[in-house]
Amino acid sequence: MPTPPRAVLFDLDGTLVDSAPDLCNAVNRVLADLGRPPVALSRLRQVVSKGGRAMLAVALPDLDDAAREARLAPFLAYYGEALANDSVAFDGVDELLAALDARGIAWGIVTNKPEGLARGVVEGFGWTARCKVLVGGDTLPTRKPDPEPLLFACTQLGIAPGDAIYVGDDQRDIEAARAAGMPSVAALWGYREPHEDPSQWGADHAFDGAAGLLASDLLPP
Ligand SMILES: O=C(O)COP(=O)(O)O
Ligand SMILES: [Mg+2]
Repeated sequence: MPTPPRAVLFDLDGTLVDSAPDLCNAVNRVLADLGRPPVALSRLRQVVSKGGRAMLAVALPDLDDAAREARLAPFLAYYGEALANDSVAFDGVDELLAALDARGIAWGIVTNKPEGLARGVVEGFGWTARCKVLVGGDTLPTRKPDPEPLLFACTQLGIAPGDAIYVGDDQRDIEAARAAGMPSVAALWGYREPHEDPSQWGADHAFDGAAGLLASDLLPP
């Protein structure tokens, strides 16, 4: 069995939390402001891990960049008003986090979502006291796929990057982990578009569900 990690760092959207429903609600409020019909959740969820701009590009493909950018602040404000209403933890996540707590393995979150919104989601799920570190997309000058947010999280925890693992559902998550010198886990249960092939991302490990990660030999029994 490999040496157990001292910490498990997670991406948020598409890895711990199925946040697409609340994000879709916020996008649809933007569309309603423009007198447009709602976008289908099934289409939007594919790009949720690519961030707000990617979601607005799906919802408003005909707008030019400046017009679309102007909708980003209202979108984030709408999302901030209701960020843990229809979102749910993915299957097996509650059990995984409980097992980490029980085994004394710290866990935290490194997301590209703005830190304030991410903290709101974590609060909504009742995880604040248990989540030992949270780095958002605006916490530092750079974000994933840059390794700096992962390295910063390790500094906060007082551990070396090689003593953690990073679990994420997007290619840039795996790239960030590799650049940080941290073993990576592809969360195949998350969000991606049909053309994306996670087997090409170079992740060190990949699981179809959080239960698979929990049952694997990456974590102590
Ligand atoms: O909001 C984003 O940019 C995506 O968030 P994630 O990094 O938690 O997937
Ligand atoms: Mg994600």
